[in-house]
Amino acid sequence: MSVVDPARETTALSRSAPNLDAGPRADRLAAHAVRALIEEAALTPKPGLVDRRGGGAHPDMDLHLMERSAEALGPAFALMADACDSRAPDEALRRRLGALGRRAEEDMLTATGGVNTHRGAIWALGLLVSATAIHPDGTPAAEIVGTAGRIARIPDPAVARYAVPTHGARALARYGLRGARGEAADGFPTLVSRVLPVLRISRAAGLDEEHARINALIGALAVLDDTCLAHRGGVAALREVQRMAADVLEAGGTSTTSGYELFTRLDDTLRRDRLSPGGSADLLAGALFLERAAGPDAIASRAGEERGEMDVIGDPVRPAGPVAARGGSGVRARPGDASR
Ligand SMILES: CC(C)(COP(=O)(O)OP(=O)(O)OC[C@H]1O[C@@H](n2cnc3c(N)ncnc32)[C@H](O)[C@@H]1O)[C@@H](O)C(=O)NCCC(=O)NCCS
Ligand SMILES: Nc1ncnc2c1ncn2[C@@H]1O[C@H](COP(=O)(O)OP(=O)(O)OP(=O)(O)O)[C@@H](O)[C@H]1O
Repeated sequence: MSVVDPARETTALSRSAPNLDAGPRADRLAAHAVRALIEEAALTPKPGLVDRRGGGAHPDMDLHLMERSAEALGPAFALMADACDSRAPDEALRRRLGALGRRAEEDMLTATGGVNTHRGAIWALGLLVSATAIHPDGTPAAEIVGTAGRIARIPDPAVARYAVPTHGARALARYGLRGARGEAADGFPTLVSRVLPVLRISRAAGLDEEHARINALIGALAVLDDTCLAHRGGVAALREVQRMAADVLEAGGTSTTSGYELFTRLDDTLRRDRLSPGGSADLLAGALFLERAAGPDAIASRAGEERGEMDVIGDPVRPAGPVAARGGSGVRARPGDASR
């Protein structure tokens, strides 16, 4: 039995480009999710990831492809939000979201000619869009991630039928890493306790938005058991990358001279070894989505500061290196980076 309502699907698919500030709530949430994905992809420089400089550790990707992929996901996100509108999470809803998630993966593969640009992002953003739609506007982010976790913990009966050995399944079997499923099932602890606090602390310290976002990405990298990294480099590479990211934060983040040097080393290592921290990128996009969709007042949790994340940023206000050396939109990479 199909869990997708064809009438609603046709309506959503024929929608014009969603508007961020007007129109049905499902469309607005979808538009915020797409925008968060595009902003994450465009943020530069990011270690190992697709950014304005190129594909990073992904020779088959570039920014244009990421943008096309993100745009292609809008209709599926809107359908997820429609499906969740003020509903309590139950097995029927989980099954429908699973079908929409797989359908989004197909839309992504069609848009990219078969490249996995956003599989993990569909999972994270799909759950966050869905959970946001369940609650009224202004619901605190902590409650939204809790609901997202509840949805993620409901087994999808259809999954076994579609099961193929994914990178995540192998990382679980080989190394016991719970990956994207674990992060979601636990209510996105890395997003709530690392990414959002590092964003907030960096901004409060006077950093521009690009520095704040790159610091937040590094904050996730330092702790996340990212199966994207483990699948390419094994658990030793994952731990080494986490350590290098923690060193960047301990040096005051990417806006200090020593922090930027350590960041450059991390960036070089990830490119050289073809390692990509895709899970951290997904969580940064998830945080950008929540900030917009839930609204700044709803990001009320100060859990990060209470747990001492303030310390890991150290003294992030000293402008240094090319990351800090510009105003306007987007962080410019070091001259010559594009050809590396
Ligand atoms: C759960 C998913 C991600 C598959 O899990 P699995 O671990 O097998 O995935 P796979 O290794 O192929 O991809 C994982 C991706 O998640 C990201 N990721 C990796 N580790 C982590 C982590 N610790 N935390 C967050 N994200 C992570 C990376 O981008 C990585 O590429 C998902 O694709 C899925 O089950 N889709 C089915 C459709 C569905 O149920 N959707 C729900 C509606 S939103
Ligand atoms: N800016 C980004 N650059 C690269 N990956 C990103 C970016 N943002 C998010 N991601 C996430 O990283 C994941 C890339 O996954 P992964 O590297 O495992 O791809 P793959 O092509 O399946 O792997 P492989 O090429 O090793 O077989 C995507 O699913 C996506 O969710």
